[in-house]
Amino acid sequence: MLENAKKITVIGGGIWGQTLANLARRNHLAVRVWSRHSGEDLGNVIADTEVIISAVSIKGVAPTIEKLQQLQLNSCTIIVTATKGLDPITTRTPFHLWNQAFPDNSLVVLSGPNLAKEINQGLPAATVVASYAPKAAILLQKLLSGESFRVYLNSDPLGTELGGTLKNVMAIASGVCDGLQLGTNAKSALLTRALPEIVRVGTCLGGCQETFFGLSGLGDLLATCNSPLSRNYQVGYQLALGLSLPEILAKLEGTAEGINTTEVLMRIAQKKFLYVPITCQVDRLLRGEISPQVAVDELMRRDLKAEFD
Ligand SMILES: NC(=O)c1ccc[n+]([C@@H]2O[C@H](COP(=O)([O-])OP(=O)(O)OC[C@H]3O[C@@H](n4cnc5c(N)ncnc54)[C@H](O)[C@@H]3O)[C@@H](O)[C@H]2O)c1
Ligand SMILES: O=P(O)(O)OC[C@H](O)CO
Repeated sequence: MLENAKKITVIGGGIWGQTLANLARRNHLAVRVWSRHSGEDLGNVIADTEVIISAVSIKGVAPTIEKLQQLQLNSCTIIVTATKGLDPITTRTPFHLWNQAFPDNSLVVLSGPNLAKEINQGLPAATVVASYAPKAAILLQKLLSGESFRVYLNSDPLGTELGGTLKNVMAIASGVCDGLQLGTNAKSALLTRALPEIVRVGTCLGGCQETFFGLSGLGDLLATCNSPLSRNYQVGYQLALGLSLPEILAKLEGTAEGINTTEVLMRIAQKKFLYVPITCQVDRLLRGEISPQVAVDELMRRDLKAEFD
């Protein structure tokens, strides 16, 4: 089956793009990785490609789409988006941007608790491929599944994408919590309250509630908020140690999408009147308006309320 399988191009030569390419190679698939720095002509690279996996950071999504639009992509080519971010111009998710640009192509979202470094070590992990085109998702499931990488299907691409995107804001908060050594009770309270905040936003933006309790929602929240491998967690942790954001970013390996996501999410929340107390404190912290300790104090001092309302 896999011998006849599709030729794959991964766009984005960062750690996630390389990791996804390695997963496909483990299944003996023909994979090419293209990045804006590779010097190759993208038209030549995708000439016989049947699956394109986009693993660029959010700021690369619009330019990548623009580049591909100039190449007259075959409508049979399956597009997979693995980016976890919100477009700063439109506030839309990558799924929307890809869908708007290539409405005739099958589009699949790939998202889950997937710290690239662990996957590269061959440690067991699971992910989700979600699409309105079930055949495309099933194909991706087959192409990427392996002994140490288990791929689940889902029919809610927006919810799958939003879970992975929104948890990055919470990972910054979680890093702050650990950096300030606030303890296990505080961490549990933070993560448990983070989930309804994610669900509130995610369902308002079109995701199904159930999806946020799955691998791409709760699963990714737990992975990212508990791992020093997460760049978003690292940002929060180092802010709590007293470093400034520019100092942190100067040494950070790769992209911490939660920084941009926080800013975009605040705009969405204000427009749609969404209650996002944790995001609000992360936003003020990232803007340098408050210290990590003040962010904690403000969360604790809010009006008392019912747990579920
Ligand atoms: N690293 C992980 O463990 C992991 C896991 C799952 C999902 N993701 C998501 O995948 C995406 C990429 O993550 P990463 O860790 O590989 O990040 P990275 O910073 O290592 O790589 C980002 C990639 O995007 C490309 N890019 C950035 N701006 C661009 C532009 N203007 N035009 C074209 N390309 C551009 C860069 O060249 C690079 O190839 C992020 O959205 C991230 O949240 C990462
Ligand atoms: O390093 P981060 O914070 O971008 O997290 C990576 C993945 O999103 C974890 O699933």
